[in-house]
Amino acid sequence: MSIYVNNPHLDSMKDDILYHFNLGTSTHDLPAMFGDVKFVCVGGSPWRMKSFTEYIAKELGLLEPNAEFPNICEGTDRYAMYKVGPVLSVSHGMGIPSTLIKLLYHAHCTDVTVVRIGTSGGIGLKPGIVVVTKQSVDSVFQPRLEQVILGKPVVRSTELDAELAEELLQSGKDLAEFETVIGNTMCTLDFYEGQARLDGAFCSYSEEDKQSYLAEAYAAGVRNIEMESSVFAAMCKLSNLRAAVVCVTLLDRLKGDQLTSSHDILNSYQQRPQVLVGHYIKKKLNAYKKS
Ligand SMILES: O=P(O)(O)O[C@H]1O[C@H](CO)[C@@H](O)[C@H]1O
Ligand SMILES: O=c1cc[nH]c(=O)[nH]1
Repeated sequence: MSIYVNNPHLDSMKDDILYHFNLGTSTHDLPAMFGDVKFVCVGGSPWRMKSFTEYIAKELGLLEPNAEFPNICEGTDRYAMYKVGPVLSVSHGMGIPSTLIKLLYHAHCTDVTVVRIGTSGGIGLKPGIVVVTKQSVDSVFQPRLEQVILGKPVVRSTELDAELAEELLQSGKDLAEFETVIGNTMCTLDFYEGQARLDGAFCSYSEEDKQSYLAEAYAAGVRNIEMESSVFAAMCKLSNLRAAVVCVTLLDRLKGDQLTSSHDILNSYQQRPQVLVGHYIKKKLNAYKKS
């Protein structure tokens, strides 16, 4: 399946400068650089995405002795991007660039699967549990993203690929290295009040209010909270991209708001979605080879 972009203005542009990546259609041969990409993994932290690149290279037998993975977006400090074989690994900070969709489109990529490998706050889950997102929901638990375009609200669906979510859940179960569950993910605009925290610069509600909101979320099937899944899901759906969200929980929000685990523990939790998605990619690529 091809990447779908819906913008008549693109056809009349001689060059497209993908400013945030420091790449462009006239300065770079995007089909040669990225045309073979089949899996795109995105996540907030540049360190995580570099470590995923090294991990997946090893898993796929593509790790050459003394291999270095240069940051393809080296000319800008906004994103880090690494490529190994058919896997592209991109950090997005907080928020997701739709530029990534244009990059895949300009590179003529086909049959691409995109997975966000992130961190989140869990609801009623032990820290370290990995959640595969069933539906990305907003702060009133609806599977939608409201975006303001030309001053008017436009609502977009945040539906994800159900089959892919089940396959990823199965990968987690096959691995049996940590617990993996499927559930709804609430996506917020803010880490503090947006996620019912009591430790932000501002807070206008009580502990009871917080607990009752999180209980409502849990009753609506929400098992974790993060900040990118809805825009990620909406953009992938609009572009015909098979997409999934796999996030580890760093804490149980019913028990607190501060991330009190040590750096080492948090880093080891962050690796779990990488291991799960790495296992899935390896399984898929082996199946392609056999067919
Ligand atoms: O770990 P990442 O992928 O950045 O995801 C989560 O962590 C950040 C907040 O700490 C937000 O971006 C949230 O979505
Ligand atoms: O509580 C958390 C932890 C990680 N990311 C979030 O968005 N929230």
